[in-house]
Amino acid sequence: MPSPRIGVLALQGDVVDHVRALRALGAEATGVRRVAELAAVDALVVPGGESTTMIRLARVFDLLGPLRERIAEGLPVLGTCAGMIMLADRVEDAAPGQETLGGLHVTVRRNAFGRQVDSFEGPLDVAGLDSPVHAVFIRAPWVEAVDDDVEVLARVAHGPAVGRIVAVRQGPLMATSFHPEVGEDTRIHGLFLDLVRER
Ligand SMILES: NC(=O)CC[C@H](N)C(=O)O
Repeated sequence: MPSPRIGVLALQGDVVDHVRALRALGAEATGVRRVAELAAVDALVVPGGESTTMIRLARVFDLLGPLRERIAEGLPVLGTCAGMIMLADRVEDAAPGQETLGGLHVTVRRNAFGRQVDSFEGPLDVAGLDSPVHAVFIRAPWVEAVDDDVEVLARVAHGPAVGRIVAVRQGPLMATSFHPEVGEDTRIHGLFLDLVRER
């Protein structure tokens, strides 16, 4: 099978490192900023950044409707940090009027980890990987609640947020609270590419 074409939503946020990680795994990866670019990809990454800015720019670039349509049609999407918020159907502590793309049947809490530990990193066990990833959390959301069709891939194992859900999958949608594009470990992107190839 030819290597899948993966778009990285390039409105705002950590685009370059996702492109690098995907290319390191042999995927074709490009930034997506226009409707025609979205139409040309087999899957999409919605990066970390700032969800309020990203959703506003999606509207400005006339991408909001097309993104929602492709998600509804089953486009595989990996959302990381702000990208997880973008995919969530429900958001706690959203900015006033903040919309999302939706599709992922979860409630996320924005900036959930609170001031004391708003950014931190450490080892995290993720379902499907045989050793922990080094997970980097930057003013991250967590998943507050999931519907029955959502598989939990990772929970915080230590500290004040112990037990909190930080990675999920629902069919073609996958989301992490942390930033898998930071560092050299490309296994989360690898899991996503496996999911894309399954489809
Ligand atoms: N690193 C991130 O993506 C942070 C997400 C950001 N706190 C938001 O609400 O969108």
